Amino acid sequence: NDVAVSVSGMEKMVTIEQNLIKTLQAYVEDNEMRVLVIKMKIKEFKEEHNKGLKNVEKYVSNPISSFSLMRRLVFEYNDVLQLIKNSTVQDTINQIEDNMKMENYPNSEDVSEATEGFIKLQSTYKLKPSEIVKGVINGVKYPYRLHSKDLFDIGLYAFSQGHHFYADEWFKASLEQHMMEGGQLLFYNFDKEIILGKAIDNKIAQLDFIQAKEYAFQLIELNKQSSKALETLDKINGFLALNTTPVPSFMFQEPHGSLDDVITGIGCRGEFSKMKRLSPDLTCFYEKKNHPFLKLAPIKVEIINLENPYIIIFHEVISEKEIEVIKNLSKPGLTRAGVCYNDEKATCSLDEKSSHESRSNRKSKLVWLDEKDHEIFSILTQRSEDMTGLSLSTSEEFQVANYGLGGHFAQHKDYFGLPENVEDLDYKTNGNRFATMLFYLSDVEQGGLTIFPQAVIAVKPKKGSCVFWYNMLPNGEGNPKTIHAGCPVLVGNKWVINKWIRANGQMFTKPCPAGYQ
Ligand SMILES: O=C(O)CCC(=O)C(=O)O
Ligand SMILES: [Fe+2]
Repeated sequence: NDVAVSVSGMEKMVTIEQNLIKTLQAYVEDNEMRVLVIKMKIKEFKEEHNKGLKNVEKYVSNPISSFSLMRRLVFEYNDVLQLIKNSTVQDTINQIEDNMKMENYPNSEDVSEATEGFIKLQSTYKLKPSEIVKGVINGVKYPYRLHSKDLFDIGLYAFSQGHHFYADEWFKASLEQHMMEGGQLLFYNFDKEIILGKAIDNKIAQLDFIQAKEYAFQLIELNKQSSKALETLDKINGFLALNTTPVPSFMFQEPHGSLDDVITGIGCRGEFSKMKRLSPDLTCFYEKKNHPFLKLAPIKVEIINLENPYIIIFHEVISEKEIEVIKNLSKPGLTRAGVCYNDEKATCSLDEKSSHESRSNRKSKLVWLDEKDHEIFSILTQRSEDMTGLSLSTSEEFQVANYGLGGHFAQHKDYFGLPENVEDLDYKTNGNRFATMLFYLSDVEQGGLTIFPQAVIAVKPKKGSCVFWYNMLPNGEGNPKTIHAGCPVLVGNKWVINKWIRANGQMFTKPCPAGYQ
């Protein structure tokens, strides 16, 4: 279904919810009237009926009351029956079910994925569920809240994945929120006892018996008969009496993940951009030299890294209007991104493959567009040639991508691996992905940086700007220092365009910066 993968898909959910609310509202209004009438009728029926109950024989032997009883049974109950039959129950059911069958209606897999995304955001940005309960994300307060059941379910998911540290934080947040909800019945079969029960299971799985006992005491406070709590305490006490070796406390701390994850986290939190950006010799200038066009309309260039890899940003190179046109052209065609793994094939189109592994490494929707779709792309191609001084005669189509909640692209290189690919026709014709242009079609409120972990560089998306870098070393080999990632989007709607410029068109351009190795 993949509706949650891009913000564009999520927007349609809002419309669907609006329909559902309208349907329910109409149902309630219609039935309020009916219920009111039926209530009055019940009152009337009961009054008469109670008279009959006092002395049944007397009641039915009086012509007035017996006639009235008969009339009630024949006509009045039928009226009520009609009233009930005419209700809109079936219509309401149909309308709700139709909405639920809509293309953009999420399913439980979407929820699982969004939950996974939430946990990814939590680990990357070190979010605290205790803050999220208050609507705070990374220090910024928003007017949105999750129910205790939502928080509990995120905890359950983390628990099922063995992320016990995170699960505990979510269970705690759920308990806190449950208190704030003041025991309102928002979901059936859900209460504080259930949260505490799972919090205990989770702590035991983590071997944190002390905290498990703490939760069990809370459970007993709530329900002195709780067999869950009593059994747990019994078992833990028995175990602790026999086994006195303390469990090392690192077991209960936040896990770090792989080295790549650690470095990605540092970069994505903006903790290494400073190192490069503060260097005094890296500045901005107006590019005038590549092309006569630039003498008339110089472009603002910001140098990010001069050598190995050469990375610059062109500022204000797409206008608001152009961005709107491109987004609108893209929306209907957006489909879930896959990724080529192990460089199976030089040119396997990036959206072809979608194994589960690739899906969790890349979460976005994309579409390929070019001159044939709209004239704006020929303008953009010309402008890109002017900006870079490169030939775009061998370049791929424009790849427009939109990221949803937690949308990201894990560390990867844009160039194709060698030598398996040299026989590939597209590779032979166009050559490798010599340079990348990454246009930002949006700002991103929080998260969503583009980072180059090996070069220790982070770039914050800026609407209308374009990052440019060479993927190749001067000797023509791929430069592993260009490995980069799109950080998970924390808050916002990230749109980018990739334009990959291939090597074979550069015969007559002078593309290489000074000969670093
Ligand atoms: O979204 C980003 O910041 C990076 C995207 C990217 O690297 C890609 O699509 O190849
Ligand atoms: Fe990339």
